[in-house]
Amino acid sequence: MAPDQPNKHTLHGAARILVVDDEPRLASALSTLLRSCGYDVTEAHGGKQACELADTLRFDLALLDLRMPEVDGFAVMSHLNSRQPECAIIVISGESSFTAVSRALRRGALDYVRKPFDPEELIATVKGVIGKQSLLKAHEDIQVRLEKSEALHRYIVNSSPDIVFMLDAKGHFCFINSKVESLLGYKPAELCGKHFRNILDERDLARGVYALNAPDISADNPRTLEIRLKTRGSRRATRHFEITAFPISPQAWTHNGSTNGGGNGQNASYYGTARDVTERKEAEAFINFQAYHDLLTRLPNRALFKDRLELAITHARRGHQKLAVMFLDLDRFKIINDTLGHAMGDRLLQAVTQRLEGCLRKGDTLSRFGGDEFTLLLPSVHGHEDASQIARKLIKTLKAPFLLGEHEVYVGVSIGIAIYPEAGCSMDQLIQNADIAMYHVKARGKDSYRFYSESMSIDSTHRLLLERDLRIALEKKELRVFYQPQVCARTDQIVGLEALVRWQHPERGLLYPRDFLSLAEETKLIGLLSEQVLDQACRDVGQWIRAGHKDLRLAVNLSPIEVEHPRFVETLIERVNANRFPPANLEIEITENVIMNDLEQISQKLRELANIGVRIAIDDFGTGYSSLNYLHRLPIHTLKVDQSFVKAIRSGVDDACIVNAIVAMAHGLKLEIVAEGVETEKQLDYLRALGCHQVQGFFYGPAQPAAEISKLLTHPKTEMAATASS
Ligand SMILES: Nc1nc2c(ncn2[C@@H]2O[C@@H]3COP(=O)(O)O[C@H]4[C@@H](O)[C@H](n5cnc6c(=O)[nH]c(N)nc65)O[C@@H]4COP(=O)(O)O[C@H]3[C@H]2O)c(=O)[nH]1
Repeated sequence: MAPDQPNKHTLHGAARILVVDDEPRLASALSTLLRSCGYDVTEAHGGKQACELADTLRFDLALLDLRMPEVDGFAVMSHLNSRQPECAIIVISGESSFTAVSRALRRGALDYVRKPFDPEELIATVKGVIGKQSLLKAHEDIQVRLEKSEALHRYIVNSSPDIVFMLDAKGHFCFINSKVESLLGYKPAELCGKHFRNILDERDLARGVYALNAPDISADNPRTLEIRLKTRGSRRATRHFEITAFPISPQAWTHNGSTNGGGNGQNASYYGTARDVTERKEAEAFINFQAYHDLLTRLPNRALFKDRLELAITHARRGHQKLAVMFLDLDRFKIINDTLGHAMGDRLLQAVTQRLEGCLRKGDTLSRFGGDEFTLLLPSVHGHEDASQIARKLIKTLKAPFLLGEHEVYVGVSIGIAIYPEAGCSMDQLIQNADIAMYHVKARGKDSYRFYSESMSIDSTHRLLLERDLRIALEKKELRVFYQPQVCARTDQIVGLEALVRWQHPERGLLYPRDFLSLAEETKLIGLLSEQVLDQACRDVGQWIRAGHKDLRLAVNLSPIEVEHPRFVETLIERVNANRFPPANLEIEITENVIMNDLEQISQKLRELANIGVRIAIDDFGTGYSSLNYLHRLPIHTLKVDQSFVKAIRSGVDDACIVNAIVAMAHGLKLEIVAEGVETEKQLDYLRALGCHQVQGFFYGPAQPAAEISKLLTHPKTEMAATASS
């Protein structure tokens, strides 16, 4: 071949050729021929020199004689194979045996040229081998670059903070990166081939499936949605992800070949990423919770309560239904909080919450309104009876003592109830009116419930006027004391008189306690009012006692506010002494709630009064605690059975049983019993048969002015008979 075209190695300039022959003449001839073709030639005169050169220089091709003394061509071949495996070998030898040729080819020689060689054939062979060699090299280089590129992309995809995935047209995973394992616990291989709905939280299933099938989704308009994915395993926990997915255009993804990782992307129709936003979601949820809940009790707060109430009102209005709002205020909480400390106070609020929640149904909303105030929304009540039942349940559940460490404490609850629509049509009105009703409970002895009625919320001008009038009434002594006889059930004789206040209003006529007593309590005028009533009653009844009715008893009602006053005992004794009234003829009526509000203090006061002979009666017995516990620890003389139980005598056996039980209990404790509200002979007979000591009620006559009572006392038989028969 003409040496006109220098034969360049394709990738590294002129190919470097090692010529190995122990005959220097032959080696030189070969070198000259090859150099004339532009090759970079190095000669080695023998195998030993060839091996030494192979250790220091790099060659693309070796032309190798086989038969050489000391180190032969095979030895050089194996040396080259171990040191420079990329170096191609052509054997040039006089050796023509098949064995030698095949042995040389087996050891890696790429071709064989026989000596004496034809220069043209030799150059053609050299060219062919070098060309082949350079193609192999280029292929290897591309392979290496491909591997590097794939490793780079795999690294990028698998190190992504997000899950990267591909889905086929039906929604089966055909690729998913290894991030899915660290975030959700699935191995990529186990998800491939499965539908993505397998890892969607059931609650988000419909949304997730719809998002992928939405008509307008494209690479330019990817679908992004927040969704919950299930983690692997039995805990069935979910994490929140922000998923972005779009369809893959066939031009963008032409490869159906292999992709390392989970799956090979075969038939991929969608590409997507899923970013774990659980922490952000949890932070948002917490902030949201904090904004609408009380962190101590975990109950809805005022804002959320109002929100729910607003919604419930809308529903009730649409469905012409009723709803109830209750305002609950804990009794005695402040004392416990102040004496046992705030930590105990907090524990108490949590325990109270737990008990209250135990009384409610699913749709009800109990909220902490602030401090020791709670509000309750009952969105579906049929009327007052439903609400009363719940209120009684709430009061009862809080009656049992609370154990705070080693302390056993008692709290009560005062509940005001506003029913929609009669107690108001707006959210604020209902809450405010429930609050007003609650204050009326507090003023009347706590630990009870009351429904809001319009008379409670006398508007402020009306209220101010009434308050002014009441002050004037007290100054001008417009209050009157009426007396209702208490009659011995056996002899029909008047044994006592209950003093009941009336107000002779100059314009409005005779007013009853229900019209002004709450106002007197709220404005603290009650003290003055009681003083006037007591003075008047002591004067009237004292006169009758002195006139011969020496055992006649005067029963007076006392408001909780008065009893709780620190100077209660002194004031009472002062009034009794000032009117020279015999203390043994006086009976004070208090309700159970007054006692339970502060058992220790009250029992001390009652003991002081009992010591000077004053009798103590428990009014409205059966409607409050009805607890035997305190009865034997206090100096109590009389139980007054509430009118509601007496009324029940005519209506049914069950309620009458309560009277039986109260009378039996009073007998057991050796207490006197006065049954209130006796209106019929039937009731009277029933009570007589039970062994009830005294009765009081319209059957014998209502409360009447002193003049009428005087007549009654003078001619008891005729007057009483007239009343009973009228
Ligand atoms: N339906 C019916 N009612 C009957 C019958 N017999 C008596 N009553 C009424 O029942 C009430 C009984 O008094 P109370 O339970 O102590 O309940 C009293 C008492 O708690 C309070 N109160 C009355 N006067 C005073 C007072 O001077 N001071 C204080 N702190 N409270 C008073 O006001 C409440 C209401 O007094 P009043 O309106 O006088 O109403 C009285 C009385 O008139 C009957 O057969 N049938």
